[in-house]
Amino acid sequence: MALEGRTAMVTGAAQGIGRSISEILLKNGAKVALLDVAEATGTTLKKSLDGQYGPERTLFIPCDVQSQQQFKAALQKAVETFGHVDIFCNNAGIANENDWEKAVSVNLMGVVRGSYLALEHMNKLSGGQGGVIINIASLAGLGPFPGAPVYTATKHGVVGFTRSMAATSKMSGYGVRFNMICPTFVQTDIINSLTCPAALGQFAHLADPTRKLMEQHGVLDVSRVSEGFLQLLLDETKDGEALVVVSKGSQYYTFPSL
Ligand SMILES: NC(=O)C1=CN([C@@H]2O[C@H](COP(=O)(O)OP(=O)(O)OC[C@H]3O[C@@H](n4cnc5c(N)ncnc54)[C@H](O)[C@@H]3O)[C@@H](O)[C@H]2O)C=CC1
Ligand SMILES: CCCCCC(=O)/C=C/C=C\C=C\C=C\[C@@H](O)[C@@H](O)CCCC(=O)O
Repeated sequence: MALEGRTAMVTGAAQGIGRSISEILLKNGAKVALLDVAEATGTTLKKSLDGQYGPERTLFIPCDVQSQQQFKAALQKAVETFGHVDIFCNNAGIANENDWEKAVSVNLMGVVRGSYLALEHMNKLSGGQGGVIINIASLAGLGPFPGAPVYTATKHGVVGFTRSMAATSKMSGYGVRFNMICPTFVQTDIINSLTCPAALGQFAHLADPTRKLMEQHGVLDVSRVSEGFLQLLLDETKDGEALVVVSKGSQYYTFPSL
């Protein structure tokens, strides 16, 4: 199978898009380290995956991506268990305009933290075997999302960081590729939160226009994102690219040249 012998680490793997990405990686032969702050949900998922793929194919590690100590220990445990990690997906994310500092801490700082930990492990200049890092941004990383300015800022940050890391890695000879996925609305808990005050905080009065944006864009099944993830992962020519996944299909985004 396409990913036989490969090992992946996925954050926010316990549910939603992260679970779907983890499952498509397993279906294609990879081993997967599942990281999530939701310990009970992650443990339940691990039991289910053990029944489908056997206990040796996955490892669940409770981990808050806001914690350098937890994240570093999780990667160390995955390497000790599987020998190496050559695919890293920074997927964990929240929508919370009330506690916007937490949104920055999880969505942007967590992605930087995971990318740097993965790079430290994969970097060919320091004994690593190389690899690929795929960050989950959003269509809100490419344009405005009214009612969620900080969420939008975090996703714009993920886009800029990922593109810059791809260029930095290529120029430095690290042997690590950086790419990203920019999905539109996907049927997961995060969009259910759109109707709750925390997600939009002081902009909760924009809940209706947000729902209208959702109707306009359509809501995808998680499988559309994980299929796009696999397409991007298997194309070794892609570096610094953003795969946009929307109702009408998926396509690589053309960034405006300055
Ligand atoms: N659902 C959607 O419409 C879209 C989602 N995205 C992004 O996709 C990613 C996944 O989100 P969904 O699956 O939709 O949401 P979700 O809420 O279903 O799943 C998010 C997962 O991340 C975990 N998580 C949250 N904070 C964490 C932390 N500090 N440390 C470790 N794990 C943590 C949660 O426990 C959960 O399992 C997020 O980055 C989100 O911004 C992007 C575009 C569209
Ligand atoms: C705050 C909750 C977010 C829920 C999860 C999420 O990330 C959903 C995003 C869905 C759609 C975002 C649409 C944004 C559209 C506009 O920014 C549009 O202008 C994008 C245009 C991109 C381009 O230049 O073609």
